Amino acid sequence: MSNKQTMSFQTEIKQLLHLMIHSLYSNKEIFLRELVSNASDAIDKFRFEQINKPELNKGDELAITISFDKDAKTITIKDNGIGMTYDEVIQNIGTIAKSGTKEFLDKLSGDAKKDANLIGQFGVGFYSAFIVADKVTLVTLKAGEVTSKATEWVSDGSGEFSIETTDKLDGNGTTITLHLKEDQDDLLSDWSLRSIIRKYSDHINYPIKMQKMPEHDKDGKEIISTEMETVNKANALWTRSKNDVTEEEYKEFYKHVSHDFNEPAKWIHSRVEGAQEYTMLLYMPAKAPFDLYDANRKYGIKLYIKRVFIMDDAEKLLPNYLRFIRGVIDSQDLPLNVSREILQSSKDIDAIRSGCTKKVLSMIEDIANNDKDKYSELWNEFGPVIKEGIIEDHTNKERVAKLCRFASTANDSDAKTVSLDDYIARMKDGQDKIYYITADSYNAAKNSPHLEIFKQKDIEVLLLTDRVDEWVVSHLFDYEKKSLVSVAKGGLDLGNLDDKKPTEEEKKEQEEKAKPILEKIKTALDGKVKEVVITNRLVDSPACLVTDGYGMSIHMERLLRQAGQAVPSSQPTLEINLEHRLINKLENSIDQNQINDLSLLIFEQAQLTEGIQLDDPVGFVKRMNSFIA
Ligand SMILES: Nc1ncnc2c1ncn2[C@@H]1O[C@H](COP(=O)(O)OP(=O)(O)OP(=O)(O)O)[C@@H](O)[C@H]1O
Repeated sequence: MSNKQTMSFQTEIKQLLHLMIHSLYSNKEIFLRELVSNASDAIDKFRFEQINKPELNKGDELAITISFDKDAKTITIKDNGIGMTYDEVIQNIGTIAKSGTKEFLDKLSGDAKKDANLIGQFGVGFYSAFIVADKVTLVTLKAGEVTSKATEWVSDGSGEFSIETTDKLDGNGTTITLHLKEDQDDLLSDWSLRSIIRKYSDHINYPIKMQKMPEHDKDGKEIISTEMETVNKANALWTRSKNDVTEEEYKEFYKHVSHDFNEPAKWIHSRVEGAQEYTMLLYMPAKAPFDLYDANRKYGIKLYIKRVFIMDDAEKLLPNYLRFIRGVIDSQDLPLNVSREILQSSKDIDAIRSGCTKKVLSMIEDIANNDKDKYSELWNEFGPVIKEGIIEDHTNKERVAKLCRFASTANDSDAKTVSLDDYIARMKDGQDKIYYITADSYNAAKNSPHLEIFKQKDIEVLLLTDRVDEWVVSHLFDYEKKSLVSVAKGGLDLGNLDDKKPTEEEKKEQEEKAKPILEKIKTALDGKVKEVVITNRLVDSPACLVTDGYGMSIHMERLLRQAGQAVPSSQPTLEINLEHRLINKLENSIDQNQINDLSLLIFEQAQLTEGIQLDDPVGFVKRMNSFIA
């Protein structure tokens, strides 16, 4: 009795397949790279499995075999790796488990070139077979299973697949047969397959075997050989000396380890000797993966021990803020039976992590110092993640701070290009602080009333608009002995920069004089503000809100609330500009209703410029209209 079942692809896969076939067509030969990459991963996993189950090792050479049949118009890719069970085939080859898939698909534009890039970031893997094939058969047997428990999966890529249990007599592993589309005959030759393998898969650790090319005898007759030969270099690329690896090989290896179609921005390849001996080959990608901020995203480095693959996504080998780095670490000293749990609390791993972190930071510094344009692009992709290092990595905090780039009032654009060193180099005579403002957007920051006095005095202010910035500045009190000061905090003191700074006596006098108006407003805003004080920071605006120097900033409070955290509601201080016409109007008014309305209006305006949602927007509009009328 046949146990054949027909199933439907997940909707997302149908969509993805359709788009992929169209947008990657001009790059069709990558199908082989993807399938060979999967085969190599499967052999890696099988070799790892043998560590604990030596009985799985039957002494066969671990290899990938590629063959073709001109008459049947097929190409076959065979590996003797880990294989898959029936359920695993359904899970791996019928669904996309990645979170964010839908959002990703929504981003696609229909423009083949742009989409090809995005699809590349997403990773197409197995499905790329359908770029060249109109039918794909996959037969697989999981290592350790009896030969009658193999699974056959067949699909034409249009939306359904069939799956059934079958026999596979040649042992564990996966055999994939591509039935090529009509116009793909050019792939059916020794020459073209060999050249694709050499181009994309030369670095694969395992031999990729093909039947020997036919030879010709002295009469020119073709002698077909049944012998196999290895067509790739077949050694672990990272174990080779740097001088023996070409730039192209490094780039192709990156695509294999990262599942990214784009070229890497830079890499470091280095052998470390000392207490821990290991080799690292780590890459800085050029583009952020689409799920960089997804909390469920798997990240990390491939860990090998003495060239045996141990695990993917070993997240302990680098700190979280370098989670976009891809590559391989191959240790000489760790025990082969190392597990994720052991990695958690291993001194040896700590040593490797700290060594690799330093090297990666040097690599990023190198780009920052020597290629400003490239760094600017990378900062746009990864900046908010790198900044987390200031919070996470106490040891390298200064180095990470040096790498940060911000928008600034010194430029007329939202480009994040100003470093703290640039800022310090431009500081005014007598300036000893680094001033910044945090806000939700560049425009909100740039136009904030808190900046008025700084604009007037031509003092540069850094405009911090990434969500993580509030946390960053709460961990970075100073840089190069200059303290970082928010211009939105209470008690702003411009120190030597304030040429019109009143003496203590003048200040007292001013405060005494302002007492009635301050009282008036305070009473009108009872319960809404902690205090009402005069300020010299405003030029064009009547008032602004500030929090205590050591308290949480208003922006931070809002971010925490947005993140669903309970934040004790603190009352801000309202700072007022005595020179402003609205304040003068208040001073002169004796109509209590008008005093109440105008005070509230000034308070609400200050809230709006902070990006705060008003309690009573309708009331605000009414008050506003009545004043305009
Ligand atoms: N030759 C194979 N042997 C064993 N398992 C395989 C093989 N090919 C694919 N798989 C399984 O199917 C899964 C999906 O493969 P696919 O190529 O679609 O994606 P991927 O390699 O995980 O990632 P990406 O989509 O980024 O390339 C793999 O993760 C693996 O578990």
